[in-house]
Amino acid sequence: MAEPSTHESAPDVRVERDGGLAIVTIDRPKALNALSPDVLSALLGVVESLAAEGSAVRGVLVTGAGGRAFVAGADIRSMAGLTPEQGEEASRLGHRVAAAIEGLSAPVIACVDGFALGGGLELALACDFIYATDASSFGQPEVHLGLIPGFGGTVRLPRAVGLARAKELIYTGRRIDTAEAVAIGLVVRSFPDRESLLAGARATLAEVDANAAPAVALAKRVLVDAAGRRTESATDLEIAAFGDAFRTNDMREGVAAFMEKRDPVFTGV
Ligand SMILES: CCCCCCCCCCCCC[C@H](O)CC(=O)SCCNC(=O)CCNC(=O)[C@H](O)C(C)(C)COP(=O)(O)OP(=O)(O)OC[C@H]1O[C@@H](n2cnc3c(N)ncnc32)[C@H](O)[C@@H]1OP(=O)(O)O
Repeated sequence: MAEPSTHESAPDVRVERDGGLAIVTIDRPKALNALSPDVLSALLGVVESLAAEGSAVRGVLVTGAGGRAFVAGADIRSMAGLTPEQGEEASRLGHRVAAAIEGLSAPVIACVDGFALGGGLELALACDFIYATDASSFGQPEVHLGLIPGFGGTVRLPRAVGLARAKELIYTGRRIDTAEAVAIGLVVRSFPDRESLLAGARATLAEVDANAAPAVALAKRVLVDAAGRRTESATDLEIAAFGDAFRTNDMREGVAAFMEKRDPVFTGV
């Protein structure tokens, strides 16, 4: 197979092309690939340009650089000073990225190597399915910051693992390892290391690519739209609630505590 061509798509988001395969890498390792506004906007631009290529794109891998994280969440520093209205706007931006990924006709595999937390897990959930290295971990820790998932987690996590397990993960904010993630259906396949992870994902996309692309595209459309039958109303609920979290003192305290590297002291308001 020809060497993939690499071209810088935008700061912090790289796209490598290998024929019909696109490998999208979030490349902000110093912040564990946290989703800043620039990263999200760049990611949206990348996905929209892949969508514009139509059937020329036969498969997409999404991964994170640095070997420690897929994406460790939305950028907490970027959220610290947001008003509730700006919080809702940020959530809408995140939902636009997720919708653009789900709107691609080609299959998209999230290749997780390290932390997939908060908006990072939500980004992976917007992909068609998740492959991960054995040493990865997953969670929706937003409640530790006085927040809730705001990038589709309250909608897509229950679909992936069931409502009860989604409630447990979102209410506790706890992290689970790859073995548990595979056991509950969050992760489809696990691999010993990054190299085998990416090779395995490429092999799956090649297997899919051997099938009729229009049929795969139609199957994806139905699977996404049927699952998301009530997506619009569900995500509107989440967006409003995400904005409400920004109205709480606990959210300000949770974010400040993280940045000051101390335990938060929540007051319940
Ligand atoms: C229009 C304005 C938009 C602005 C918002 C951005 C877009 C919004 C997207 C839509 C809404 C998103 C909704 C989402 O559901 C909300 C969230 O995702 S909230 C965040 C959830 N994630 C977390 O809470 C994880 C936070 N990180 C950690 O707990 C730990 O870092 C770790 C992952 C357990 C690893 O711990 P360690 O190994 O000890 O490593 P460090 O903690 O030292 O981290 C190294 C380095 O990375 C920085 N960092 C890590 N995570 C984040 C982060 N999420 N945001 C910003 N920075 C992060 C960390 O601060 C360290 O940097 P340093 O302090 O050394 O400079």
